[in-house]
Amino acid sequence: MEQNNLTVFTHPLVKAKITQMRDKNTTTKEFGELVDEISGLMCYEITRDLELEEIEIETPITKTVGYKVKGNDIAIVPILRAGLGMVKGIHQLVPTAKIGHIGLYRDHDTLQPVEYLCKLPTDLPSRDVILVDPMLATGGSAIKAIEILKEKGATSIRLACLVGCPEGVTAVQAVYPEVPIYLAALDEKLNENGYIVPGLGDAGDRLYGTK
Ligand SMILES: O=c1ccn([C@@H]2O[C@H](COP(=O)(O)O)[C@@H](O)[C@H]2O)c(=O)[nH]1
Ligand SMILES: O=P(O)(O)OP(=O)(O)O
Ligand SMILES: [Mg+2]
Repeated sequence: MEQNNLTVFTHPLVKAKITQMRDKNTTTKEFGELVDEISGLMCYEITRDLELEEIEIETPITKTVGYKVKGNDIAIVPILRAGLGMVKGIHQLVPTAKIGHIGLYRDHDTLQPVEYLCKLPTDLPSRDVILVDPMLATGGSAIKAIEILKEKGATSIRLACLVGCPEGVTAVQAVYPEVPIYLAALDEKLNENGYIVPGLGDAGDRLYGTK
């Protein structure tokens, strides 16, 4: 499903894997593997508009013209901690990407994002940024991360999350309508504690076995 710069995946494999992730009986190990797999599947769509250039190669039979992705121009930027889980699945498909890190946690009382780390590629302005965080809840973390990326000169940003909710999508689109959002699932709502319903709980805790 695609509308207003929002793509929600409808692929059966993505739907089945998201369901496995939601299950509270899924182990930390399985959860990490599912994040990996879904991120890889999403990468296929997120990178659909990458530019190609023609190259000449030689097969064992003959010379032919094929393609390579133009430039080495992607940066994957996870929002720590939970976003880290999405890096491997994308990086193995786009191995030339550089990886930046933005550390944010949500204050328990205010739900506002608090920044604790920022390390980004120096050539960020010339790269297409894929910003990743498994959960798009209030949208506060994504908005803060996009603000940081823009301050550092990023000109092309797309946001990829596994589970989002209408509140988070609306919040991000109100400030940054130009940023395409990719979700593996769009859930019903946020609860009074800022958790997505039905959601999957705290993605960072489920990835790293913390509470
Ligand atoms: O159900 C949820 C909701 C949030 N998270 C974590 O919080 C941030 C995103 O929250 P925002 O309110 O959109 O800032 C995200 O990084 C998750 O780590 C969660 O795990 N589960
Ligand atoms: O957004 P938070 O506070 O849940 O952060 P983390 O990803 O470290 O769990
Ligand atoms: Mg967390």
